Amino acid sequence: MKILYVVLDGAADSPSSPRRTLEEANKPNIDSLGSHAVCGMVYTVKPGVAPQSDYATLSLLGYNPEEYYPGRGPLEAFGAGIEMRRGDVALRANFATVDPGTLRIIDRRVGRSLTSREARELASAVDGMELEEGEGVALFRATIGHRGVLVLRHRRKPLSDAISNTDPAYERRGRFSVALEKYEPYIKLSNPLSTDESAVLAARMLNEFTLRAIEVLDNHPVNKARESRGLLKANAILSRDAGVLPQEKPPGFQEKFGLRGVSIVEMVVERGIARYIGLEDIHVEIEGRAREEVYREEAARAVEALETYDLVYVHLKGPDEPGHDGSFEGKLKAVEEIDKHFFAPLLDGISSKGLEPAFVITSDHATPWDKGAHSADPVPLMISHPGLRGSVDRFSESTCLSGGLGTIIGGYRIIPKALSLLKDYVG
Ligand SMILES: O=C(O)[C@H](O)COP(=O)(O)O
Repeated sequence: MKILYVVLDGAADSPSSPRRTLEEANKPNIDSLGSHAVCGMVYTVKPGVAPQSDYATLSLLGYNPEEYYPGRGPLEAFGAGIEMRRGDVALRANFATVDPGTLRIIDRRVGRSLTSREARELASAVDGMELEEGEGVALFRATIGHRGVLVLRHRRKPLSDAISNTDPAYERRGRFSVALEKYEPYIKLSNPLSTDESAVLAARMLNEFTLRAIEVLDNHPVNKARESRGLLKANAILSRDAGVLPQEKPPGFQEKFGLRGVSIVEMVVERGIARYIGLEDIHVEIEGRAREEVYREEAARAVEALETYDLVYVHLKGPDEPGHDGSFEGKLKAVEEIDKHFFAPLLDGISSKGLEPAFVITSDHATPWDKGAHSADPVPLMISHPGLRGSVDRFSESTCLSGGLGTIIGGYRIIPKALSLLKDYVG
């Protein structure tokens, strides 16, 4: 059995959204998979949680985040190829625009206008910053656009990840951070979430880095040049989701499911997840390339991979960013582009090779465009294969809400469900 598992990042909206992307998008290729399919809804983590992509994706790949989540920081570090040491703390970071005097956040993504070249130059100005009078050090790596990874290291003492975020848009709740729809737009200094010296020290180092980085970045030539061109300055670094090296690695994907898996993903965090669970990773460069060109290459690589692997996991970022930016038209365009430039060539390629994989199609979370943030809403799920009886007229929330799969709680249940369904029904 071959499975093509495709995740449309943030594509779902909320029942209360005035317009819903999947309901309105012109997606004939995705919908054509409904001719032999079953569908339902899924809470990728659990009801009441507006998940971030990282632990939602870990769940979709069959790993219950309550058991296996190491924190977003380490997953971003794994994806960025940073060698963490025991005692380090890693965090997801954003370049942002702030008022240096008041720490008010003007834009927590620098208006999505930062090029990766600029980000790399700015990163090198704060990478290696000595903290705690030389006893500690900050390692910083720019990844994609406004995104980066911060690793805090102390020469003599272990650091704890029990520290709060300086990014106010995500609130730490136990091991997980949840997206907030509303928040005070000011950098929040980090607090230790335990009385251990390792947490107190880590929070102090994070705050020292955060405040000194503003001084360094605000006067950096890259920002002076950006300002002279009327662009926002990337003069601050917001951090969230601290984590430490997990005590042990999770069971490998092939060991867990008996399937040889490979991933084709676009963000560093998803590449980190692939490495964390032992999925092989096919890298398709996205930066500086037209979306259409990237989708067509991803489709070609997926078809090729189906000849070698049992499960090909494809994670397409497209709809999430316009969702965060409050653009219904942007989300609609993103889903239609994916249908036209990824699914159309994918289905052609599969048919020309005489392959008959099953499809699992879903989202990692809803990013309702009218909220501009992830929501706790369940997302639609469709499982399709020529041997399945049943049909789904449209991959959308309203259709899947009444689908035969019902509502699944926990994305980690999808692969076992698909395997059992396909084993029973596939002739
Ligand atoms: O785009 C990403 O990296 C995340 O999905 C959203 O993170 P952000 O809100 O910091 O952009």
